[in-house]
Amino acid sequence: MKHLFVLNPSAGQYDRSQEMIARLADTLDPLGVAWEARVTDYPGHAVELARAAAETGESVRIYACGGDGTLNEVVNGAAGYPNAAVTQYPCGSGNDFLRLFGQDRGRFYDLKELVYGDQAAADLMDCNGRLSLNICSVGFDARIGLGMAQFRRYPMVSGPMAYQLSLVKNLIAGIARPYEVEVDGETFAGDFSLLCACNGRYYGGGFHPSPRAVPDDGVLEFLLVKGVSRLTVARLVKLYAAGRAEEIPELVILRRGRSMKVRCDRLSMVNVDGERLDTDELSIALSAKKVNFVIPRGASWAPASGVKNEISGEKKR
Ligand SMILES: Nc1ncnc2c1ncn2[C@@H]1O[C@H](COP(=O)(O)OP(=O)(O)OP(=O)(O)O)[C@@H](O)[C@H]1O
Repeated sequence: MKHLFVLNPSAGQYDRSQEMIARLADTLDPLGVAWEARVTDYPGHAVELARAAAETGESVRIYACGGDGTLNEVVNGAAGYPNAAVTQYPCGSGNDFLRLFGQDRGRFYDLKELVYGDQAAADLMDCNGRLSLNICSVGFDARIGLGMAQFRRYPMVSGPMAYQLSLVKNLIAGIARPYEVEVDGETFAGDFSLLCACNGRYYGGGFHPSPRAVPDDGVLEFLLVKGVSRLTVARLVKLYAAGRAEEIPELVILRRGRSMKVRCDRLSMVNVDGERLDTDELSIALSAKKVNFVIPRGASWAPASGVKNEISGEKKR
């Protein structure tokens, strides 16, 4: 089996690609593992590198050495190829997808755990043609998270400061916007703060919209968060971030399903695994394609025991 490490020099705080390559040699050469490292040259390059490796038909493991964006790119390149599997050797800022492994998340930092790990087939979401492994959202959260990039360009502005500036800007601009939404044929219209589709459970630096989503159960979790005032937003964010959205049914509509369509009144930022898409018409659906994902032996992406796998009061379909 081949092992391809795709290194994103712009992930995380600084370029660690040379340091990583030295670590790969130190760890993998003594084990006799056949490995190759490629440093990406531009956004989107990891998709091309992963696809080229998968298209050879050889058995290959592709390691996203970066954050959620790099993982999303290798997933987009390798999805649908039974001979290819992907995983993340985390060196991004958030590395949010891996949070669903709980305590075992730390094992992804150990190369041997990945090289000798098991594989599981993960579901994917098709978001206007781009695949997502983790979470897609449109609305207030996406505008804050993706809007940070604008502030990070300024000298002396750190990540947390960019977040605060983006938060303030979006609070002033307004939280809710009108959307027309359809979840598996059920329609909703009105002002919403955000609309979120979950295959994974964490995003945005640890926000936990869905405690129930499992990436291989053939179903997606949707959260439709109604429009709230600036006074209510702090309470909403606190519960939403902590996986407790179900406690505020007057504000959050929860559904399990296979597709969500969203019509916006203007061009809107959509968050696809932390990457940006701009559209006024969004279609999210469970993809026919899956991707093999490498997991350290014995680790699991299932929710901790005690989390019910159904939404209270949900109509049975
Ligand atoms: N060579 C490159 N030059 C500039 N940007 C790149 C390059 N290679 C990849 N990228 C882009 O870097 C961006 C950030 O990558 P990534 O999301 O992996 O890191 P991060 O933002 O630090 O981590 P996280 O998303 O987990 O917080 C992605 O949008 C990706 O497309």
